[in-house]
Amino acid sequence: MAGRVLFSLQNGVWLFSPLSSMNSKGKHLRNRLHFHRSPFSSPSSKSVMFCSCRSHLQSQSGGEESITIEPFVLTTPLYYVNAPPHMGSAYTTIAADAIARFQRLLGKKVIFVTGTDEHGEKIATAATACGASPSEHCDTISHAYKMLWKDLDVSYDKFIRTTDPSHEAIVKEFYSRVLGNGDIYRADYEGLYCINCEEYKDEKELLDNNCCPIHLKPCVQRKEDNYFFALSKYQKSLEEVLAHNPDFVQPSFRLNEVQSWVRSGLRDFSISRASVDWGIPVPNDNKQTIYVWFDALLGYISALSENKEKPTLQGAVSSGWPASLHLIGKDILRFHAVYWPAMLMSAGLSIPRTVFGHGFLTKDGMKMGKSLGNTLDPKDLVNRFGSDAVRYFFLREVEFGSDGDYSEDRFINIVNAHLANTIGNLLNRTLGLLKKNCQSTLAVDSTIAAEGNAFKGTVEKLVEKARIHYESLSLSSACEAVLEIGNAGNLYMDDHAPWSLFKKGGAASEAAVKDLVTILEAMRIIAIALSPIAPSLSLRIYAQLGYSKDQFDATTWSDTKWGGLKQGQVMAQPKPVFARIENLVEGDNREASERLVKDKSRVPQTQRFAEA
Ligand SMILES: Nc1ncnc2c1ncn2[C@@H]1O[C@H](COP(=O)(O)OP(=O)(O)OP(=O)(O)O)[C@@H](O)[C@H]1O
Repeated sequence: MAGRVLFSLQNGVWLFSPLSSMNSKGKHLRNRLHFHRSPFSSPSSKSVMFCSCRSHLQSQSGGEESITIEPFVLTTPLYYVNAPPHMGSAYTTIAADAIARFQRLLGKKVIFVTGTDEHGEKIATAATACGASPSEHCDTISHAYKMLWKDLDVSYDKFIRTTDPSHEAIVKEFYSRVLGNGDIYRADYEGLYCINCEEYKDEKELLDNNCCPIHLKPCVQRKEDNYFFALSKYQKSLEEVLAHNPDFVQPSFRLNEVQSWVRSGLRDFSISRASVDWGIPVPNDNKQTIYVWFDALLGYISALSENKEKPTLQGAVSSGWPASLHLIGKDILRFHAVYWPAMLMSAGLSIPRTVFGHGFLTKDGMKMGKSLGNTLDPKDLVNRFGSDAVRYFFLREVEFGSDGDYSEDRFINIVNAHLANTIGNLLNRTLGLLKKNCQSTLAVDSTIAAEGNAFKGTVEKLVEKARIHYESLSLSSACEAVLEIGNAGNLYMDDHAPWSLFKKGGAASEAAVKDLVTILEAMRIIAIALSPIAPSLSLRIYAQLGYSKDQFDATTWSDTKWGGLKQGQVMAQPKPVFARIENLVEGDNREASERLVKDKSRVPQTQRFAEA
């Protein structure tokens, strides 16, 4: 259906010289990027660059010790500012935050990138509709994203806006590299265009009445001349990347999907728009603006740039590219796992290590999204239930990679059962007993308390299980393993019944003291292991165990080793760390109802910590 008239713009050969020298960092430390050809690239295919970023530490004797300090760079999509954020956008971001926090616990230098995609026709239209200029509109929505991330305890390192001048400079440089490599040409294009997707559609993928299957609105016939990227040239290289690098696309079932797209034949795609003013002008043709994928995807690199005055592609790349992990929804998998690596190969840059396409949060089976307007407001959920509950519920209940439907009843049941009962109550009643019988002070080290105790072994196994699940991005299973520690702790408490041992006195009382220390040590381990998922709750648990915020912030995964609590440690006054949510209204008028929280002092987490 689409007719094209091709005329090559430029076919010159552009030679990419790998980055040989980098900025020096400190007196003895210098970073280098080592480029090497992929072991699986064939002579006939375009070379695929893989990069290892290492630091060489010069020892006092003058020799070089090579230590790897590759940063762990992970990204969320840059969210489109056509409307405020919703629970779908929050879902990817809290998952990324949990992974970033876990990697930091492992002691890695993490660069967690998020941001907003701010160009395009829909933005200009949305701005006009609310009587604002596009840039005012972008400022407002971008700010709303930042505020939401704050409310949700999201600890990003870089927030990139595609309207940042430094981003624009890097996009133009990237475009020029690809152009220089002969991979950009101009052509007429005519086809059915979905205004919401801002892309031409294949007739065979449309529903009745030429409706877009995502937005359920009819596509319109459009014709324009655009610049195209020669994706088809990269067919063979992409097939090889996918065949030899099973970790490149995750979960594994999505790799099959991507392989089948590539096998079915790659078509060049349009990278500019003639009719859209709100965008980055195409270099040497200001009648066209660069279209989304040649703009927004570059945000992952431009975000790394440390020189905002004179940003360069090479400078940004040397600060941490390639990304270790792109976390995205499955809706944009094709762009990240097919278009993006081909674009990077064309520009002579390394491809990301992994693209993980998670599933959708759905409402009545349909993807929750801004364009359909069937969204759930995360701010409202945070205001009513707190950030820990929101983070825990979505990361625990939606298998990472699959779709999941939201139900408020289920939300309340899960967070009450897991966070308030299993974890919160266990801590509270243990501290209550310790206060009553031991003046809130530990009489023995946790190592001595648990000597010969099978419970310690159980905790050690479960925390190792949690680590393995975090490593493999099985966030739900990681939550499950941590919760199992809580379940085991409750069983231990009930079996040993320290309250009755205290009544007996003597040796029984000594055993009861050890039981309490043992359970509190398990709680300490839970606090660290749960901190990627529910950081504020973990901090409150840590505070109850008598630690300061600085001590909490300094914890690493190695602190999950049994034995942290020592004799003489004084616990805080027992106080619930997670307030049970009361679901007061049953029946039909649920929508009009208000759910109250039993603990009226539901105050911001930081304030609560200060009180603790
Ligand atoms: N329902 C959802 N479930 C899970 N993630 C989602 C959902 N909706 C959006 N996301 C996240 O946001 C990304 C898409 O960002 P975008 O700003 O385009 O949001 P959108 O609501 O999907 O927009 P639109 O409805 O206009 O297509 C997805 O790849 C995913 O990371």
